Amino acid sequence: MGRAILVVDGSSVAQAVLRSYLRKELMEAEVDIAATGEQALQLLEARQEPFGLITTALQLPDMDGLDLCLHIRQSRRHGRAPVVVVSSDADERLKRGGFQAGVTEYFDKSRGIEALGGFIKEFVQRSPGYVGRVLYVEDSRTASAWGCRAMVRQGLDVEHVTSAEMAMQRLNEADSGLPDLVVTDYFLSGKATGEDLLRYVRQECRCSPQELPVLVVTGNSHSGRHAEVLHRGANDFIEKPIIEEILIARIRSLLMVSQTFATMRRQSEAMRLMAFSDSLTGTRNKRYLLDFGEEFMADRKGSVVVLLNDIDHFKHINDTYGHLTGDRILEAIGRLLRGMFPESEGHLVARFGGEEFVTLLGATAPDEGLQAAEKFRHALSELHPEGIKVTTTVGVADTERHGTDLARLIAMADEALYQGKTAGRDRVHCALTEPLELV
Ligand SMILES: Nc1nc2c(ncn2[C@@H]2O[C@H](COP(=O)(O)OP(=O)(O)OP(=O)(O)O)[C@@H](O)[C@H]2O)c(=O)[nH]1
Repeated sequence: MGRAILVVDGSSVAQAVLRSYLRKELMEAEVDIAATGEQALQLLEARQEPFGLITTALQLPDMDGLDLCLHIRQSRRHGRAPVVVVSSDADERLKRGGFQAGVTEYFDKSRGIEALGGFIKEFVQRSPGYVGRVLYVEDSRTASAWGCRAMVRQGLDVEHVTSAEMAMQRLNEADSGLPDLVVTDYFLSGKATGEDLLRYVRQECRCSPQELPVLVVTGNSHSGRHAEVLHRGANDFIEKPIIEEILIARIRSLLMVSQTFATMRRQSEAMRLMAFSDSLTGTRNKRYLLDFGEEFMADRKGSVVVLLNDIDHFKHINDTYGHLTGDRILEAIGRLLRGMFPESEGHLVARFGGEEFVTLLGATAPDEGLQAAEKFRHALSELHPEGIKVTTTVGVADTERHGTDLARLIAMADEALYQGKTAGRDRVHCALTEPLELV
């Protein structure tokens, strides 16, 4: 969902309160305010990126909020934006009319403008199942026209197919990504049925009910078979004739399931990345290198060259310019290494200790590795991070001459580094060809 919010309200007080509340609470969100329906339509027309949320008062100076909602639903760019109607008189009639107009949610204005701000904040942060991609499998022309209309009216992104085979094919297209939800008729006229589709989703695609929920549409004459539908892997079912509001409520609750699952997966991936990266330099950390370095080397075709570099006289730099400046220098060196030896090109850079980095150069011959080390040493000596001349000494070992044990390779590069330091620093030193006897 986009982060931009459009607030449509004729009251200048409400506009001012909401603007300041949202600026404070949702700093990264872009908030547009329109005083009239006409202004709102102009803003919609002018904006290329879809809004993440639109709120409108029910009574606008020039337009009814529900009419505005109908206009929004017809918009190609903004037709899927959740629309919240703010009103103090949301009676049943209004709720019914609103549903038909594609209103996503109501907010009772009598709760106050600050409470509305809180509602918007929650809405934007939680994205509670109001938007999403639905793969809709229905072979009946009349039923599917009705179903598509009902879902599109609520701002859902609907992909309609007429057979289970087509749905399977669609799920197989890696480029299109998975939908957030499948809504399928159980009894389809093709060779494959809803039951086959369920088996495909759960067994072939290995999608759990959290990852890809399936809502099955059954005929009312099959009420004895609902347990079977659930056993086959459906999250829920709905009987024909379908009541639109129930369909939408079920869809929303299942979208919440898949979207919460996707959020959790994103968060755990972010945490995994954090656990393996060095926050100061943006490189991998020592733990990652030790856990995955061997695997990294085994995956590379050809030899791997190990560079171990240590900044020269870094204590002196810290003592002279301060620890914070030292940190920024480390950051700049991390950036330089990542830029020169990117993971996308098959290399791995890790901060190994305080001012030490290990770089694994994938598919690199020993002489190329030495050249790369020299290039890096030279680049750093020219970099002048924070306006300070910084040099480094690099120890080099490689799998071709020094074996494939990572700990041993690092120890050999370390020995070479030590020799480079003793020989005067700011140089590249290659490990001995004879392996060291490690104690
Ligand atoms: N600013 C900063 N300094 C660090 C960090 N980690 C380690 N250091 C400093 O790095 C310095 C390393 O000093 P030494 O091991 O004596 O080595 P050196 O002064 O670089 O001298 P040589 O390696 O022999 O050229 C110490 O002063 C540490 O405090 C860090 O994250 N930030």
